[in-house]
Amino acid sequence: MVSSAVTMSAPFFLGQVIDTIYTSSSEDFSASLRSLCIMLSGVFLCGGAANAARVYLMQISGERHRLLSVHAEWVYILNRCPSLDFLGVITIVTLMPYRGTNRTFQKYVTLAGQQIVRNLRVFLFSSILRQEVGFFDKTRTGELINRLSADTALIGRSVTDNLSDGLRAVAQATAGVSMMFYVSPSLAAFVLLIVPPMAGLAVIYGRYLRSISKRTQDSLAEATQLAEERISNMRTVRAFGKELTEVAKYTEKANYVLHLAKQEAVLRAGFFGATGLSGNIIILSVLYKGGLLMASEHMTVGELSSFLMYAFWVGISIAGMSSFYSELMKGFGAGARLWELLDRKPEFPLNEGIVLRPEQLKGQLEFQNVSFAYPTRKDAPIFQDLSLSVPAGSVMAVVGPSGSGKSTLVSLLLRLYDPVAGVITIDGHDVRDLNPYWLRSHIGTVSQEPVLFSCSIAENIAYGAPDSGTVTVQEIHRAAQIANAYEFVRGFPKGFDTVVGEKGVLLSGGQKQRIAIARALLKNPKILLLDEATSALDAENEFLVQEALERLMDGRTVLIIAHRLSTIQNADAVAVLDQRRVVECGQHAQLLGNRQGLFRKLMEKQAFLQEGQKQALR
Ligand SMILES: Nc1ncnc2c1ncn2[C@@H]1O[C@H](COP(=O)(O)OP(=O)(O)OP(=O)(O)O)[C@@H](O)[C@H]1O
Repeated sequence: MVSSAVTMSAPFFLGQVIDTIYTSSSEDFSASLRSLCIMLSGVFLCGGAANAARVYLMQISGERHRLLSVHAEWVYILNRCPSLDFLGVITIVTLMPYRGTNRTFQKYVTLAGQQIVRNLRVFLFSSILRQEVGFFDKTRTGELINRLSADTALIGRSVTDNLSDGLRAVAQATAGVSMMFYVSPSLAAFVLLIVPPMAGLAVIYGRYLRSISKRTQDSLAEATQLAEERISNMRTVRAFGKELTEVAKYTEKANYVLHLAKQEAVLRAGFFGATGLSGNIIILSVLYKGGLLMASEHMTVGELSSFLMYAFWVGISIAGMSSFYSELMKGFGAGARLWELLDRKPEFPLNEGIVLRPEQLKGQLEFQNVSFAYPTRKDAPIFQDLSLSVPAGSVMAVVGPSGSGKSTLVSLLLRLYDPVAGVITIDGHDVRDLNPYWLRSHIGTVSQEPVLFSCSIAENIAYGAPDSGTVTVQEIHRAAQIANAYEFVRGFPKGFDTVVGEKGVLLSGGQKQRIAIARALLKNPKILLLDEATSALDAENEFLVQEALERLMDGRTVLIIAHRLSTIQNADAVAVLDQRRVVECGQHAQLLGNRQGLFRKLMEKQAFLQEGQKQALR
């Protein structure tokens, strides 16, 4: 406000200087001129300082200004802002159009500039991580990454420098128009005839720009999605020799973004051309009409000069407002999807609202008449009326043809999805009534292809502990020893500090499995869900993994998707999945005795069946 006030006072004083030059007598001329110029220099100095402060404060609103007064309409928002500063309020006021589309946005605009971007990123990331697993089946990683980086950056641009420049332009235009009316009301009214058509043009322009910006961000997200998927699976791309095909696909996406950028350029060119032209028309009409007023002695030369300078400033401010408006519309466009994501409520909660955390857990698992279909394929049921009981402390091996739903059982127990009908209970409690954090803290998993994070081996093992920050080195080493991982880790030059690469690519399959077993050991869960590796490990590795698994299973309720005969033989019971339910369940020998049973047929087919076993079957 100070900066704009100074800028806008300049034409008035300069007009005074001109009138002084024209009208003063020679004695007092130089004295008046000197005092006017000194005063003007002081005013300009204040303006310069205010301008610098404006840019700095809008970027980093480190200073907290006490709010002096506020319009009643904002009271609701103000109550929700934990810490409120002057710039925060300006930001909220300017961004009020967002309000209609998204109420939660109010929370995020309490701080100016870069802090809004930081808040948006953090809230968006947290909202993404809260979503149910079914959401990630539908949404691709690349798109989410794009929302998190590109969309937030665009919104950031529209609310930082742009906001500050825009506010100044609005203040200057308002002050300029007021001063034009002060200097010459009739000339000002004449000039302002141009406003209604310009406002109409701006509305149409804003609408188109917003839609283009939304489409641009969507197609950018598609391009990022493609790039992310191909880069993270580079080995497959290389193995199939598809580098050029992938580049061509990416080029196609990038071309569409370029096409939209061209559309935007045409739109912007038209709008800015029109605003520039109308600015010049204003100046021309001021000269024409002002000249006539001067000739009829209704205006002095100083007044006309002041008016002309105000007209210039208003022209410049309108140009500034147009670009502010452009950026704001782009921000709205980019924001459309982002607000959706921020506001999305997960289908079932991550933690809040469910408080049941039983003190004692025995580990009795029960599926009662469970029916289930994945949310993305609702018409393809995986289970129908499936029932299965796993007594506490026992080992249940699950076998069945590929695609029969063995891994799905594990997902349901972890409550990654909810059954469509029926209930799953743990110690008699419906899993939907148990606090999800509590539930997952008592379940350990080791999957066929365990995923490790791209950090050190020690950090990957510590990830299993409820509070990975407090795990001691001894605990990590001990878990690694039980998991038969200690020796090979010590063999690496950097030992437990060895970084395993993205998804653990720098380790072999057997090594990854053993690290995952150590990670599960640190969690010390009551219930274990294991998916045995189907890929053949060499004899040495297989023995080590098997031994580690047996140690891990000791004293826990285990549901194991079994592929090895030894696992099946050692389990307390075997459940055979087929046709969307459990078709056989019992001890290994008992199931083998049923010559018509699916289990026996499966066993006969297994390539790993030992010769001795075949004889026993005969
Ligand atoms: N996230 C998902 N969304 C939709 N369908 C899925 C999803 N995951 C698995 N399916 C489908 O569910 C069915 C059961 O899959 P599941 O992975 O549970 O089988 P499985 O018995 O473990 O198979 P395998 O022995 O080959 O690993 C399959 O037809 C599969 O295509």
